[in-house]
Amino acid sequence: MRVALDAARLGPRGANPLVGAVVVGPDGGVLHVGHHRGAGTPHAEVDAIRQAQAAGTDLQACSMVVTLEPCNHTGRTGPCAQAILAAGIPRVVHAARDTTAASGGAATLRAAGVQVEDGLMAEQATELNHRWIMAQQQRRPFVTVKTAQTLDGRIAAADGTSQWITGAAAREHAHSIRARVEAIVVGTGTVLADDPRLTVRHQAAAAPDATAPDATPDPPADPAPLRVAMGHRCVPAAARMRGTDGRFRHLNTRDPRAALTQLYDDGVRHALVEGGATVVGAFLEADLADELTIYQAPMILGAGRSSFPNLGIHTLGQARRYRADVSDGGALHHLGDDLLWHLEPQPHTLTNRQENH
Ligand SMILES: NC(=O)C1=CN([C@@H]2O[C@H](COP(=O)(O)OP(=O)(O)OC[C@H]3O[C@@H](n4cnc5c(N)ncnc54)[C@H](OP(=O)(O)O)[C@@H]3O)[C@@H](O)[C@H]2O)C=CC1
Ligand SMILES: Nc1c(N[C@@H]2O[C@H](COP(=O)(O)O)[C@@H](O)[C@H]2O)[nH]c(=O)[nH]c1=O
Repeated sequence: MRVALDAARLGPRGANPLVGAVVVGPDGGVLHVGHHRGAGTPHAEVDAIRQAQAAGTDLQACSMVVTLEPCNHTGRTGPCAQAILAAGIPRVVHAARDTTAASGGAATLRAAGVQVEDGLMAEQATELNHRWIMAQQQRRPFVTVKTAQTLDGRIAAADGTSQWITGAAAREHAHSIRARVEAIVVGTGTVLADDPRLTVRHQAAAAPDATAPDATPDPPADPAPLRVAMGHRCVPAAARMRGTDGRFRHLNTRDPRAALTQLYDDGVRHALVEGGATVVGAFLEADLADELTIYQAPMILGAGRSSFPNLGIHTLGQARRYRADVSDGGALHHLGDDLLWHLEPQPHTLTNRQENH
């Protein structure tokens, strides 16, 4: 299960949980290791089964160890319980139980005569996806927040100019994040200041994922992510984000939770909040930022828009604390001259903050 958990951490966060799966041979040895690479790609079990089949492994003599109860439903991919049955695997050990609409895989497998054991390292598996589970329970999209900032934490100069703070490699990476999501959210302030396009203009967007030979590529650009403006002011008729494909939305609200509810009702399960500072601050304040991608350029502005304003923090004890996000390549990446910090909230940030008030 430790191997499966390590494999799960290789995947990206988003609409789906991180999941790893291992095919274990009759002698208990690890034969094949699979993981999920994000919404629309094969689940971890299917990834591991395909590897085993390609290698000619006799799956009827093997067990499968997986970090989450195999799913029982057809979403963008088929049910893993059926894939396991079709492969003839006689024994499954899973960690966490699936509490979503996809649950029931263990019962399906047991009913078909598969030996199923659950609960092994369930606490670690649940912790790995704790923000995703929270989003599911709250019936809202998983939220990735992105900012591009200077060394002194500015996302725009004093005159409001901000294009570009980060260099080409960081911006290319930011497009790869856009390619994963179903909605890109900005405030009306950013709409009026930047007239952003909010389209996916990522080299790999149109091409299969070369790092995942067994995976059906995520179809990120079809449909394109919704381009969402949040706030009371009107979005100009000529705004570039309106586009012509019907993927523009104006959410006439300043309430991040209400915005997420509307997006969820629109089918969005992973949203990227790109700014500006006011809107990002509102998502952080409401504890609705599940994953942070902070691009930092070696540049100082000295004045201008702070990345995270209005958080009501007056003393160190009230600080919002984050930790390295172990998924998707880990916490720190060099992108040209820039750095990417990939972070997640400390599990009990909100509780600590409330205790300090
Ligand atoms: N470097 C970067 O990564 C980025 C930089 N930028 C820069 O940031 C600047 C814009 O930032 P900012 O002015 O903060 O604009 P925002 O994009 O955050 O929009 C703020 C506006 O959104 C509305 N709004 C929505 N939700 C809330 C809320 N919870 N609380 C208050 N108002 C809300 C309000 O307008 P209304 O009256 O309509 O309700 C508010 O004035 C620009 O200079 C832009 O270039 C922007 C994005 C990314
Ligand atoms: N300034 C800044 C960013 N700004 C973000 O990109 C938006 C413009 O999107 P588009 O019109 O689609 O290219 C802008 O409104 C803001 O949300 N992003 C970055 O990666 N680096 C940067 O330095």
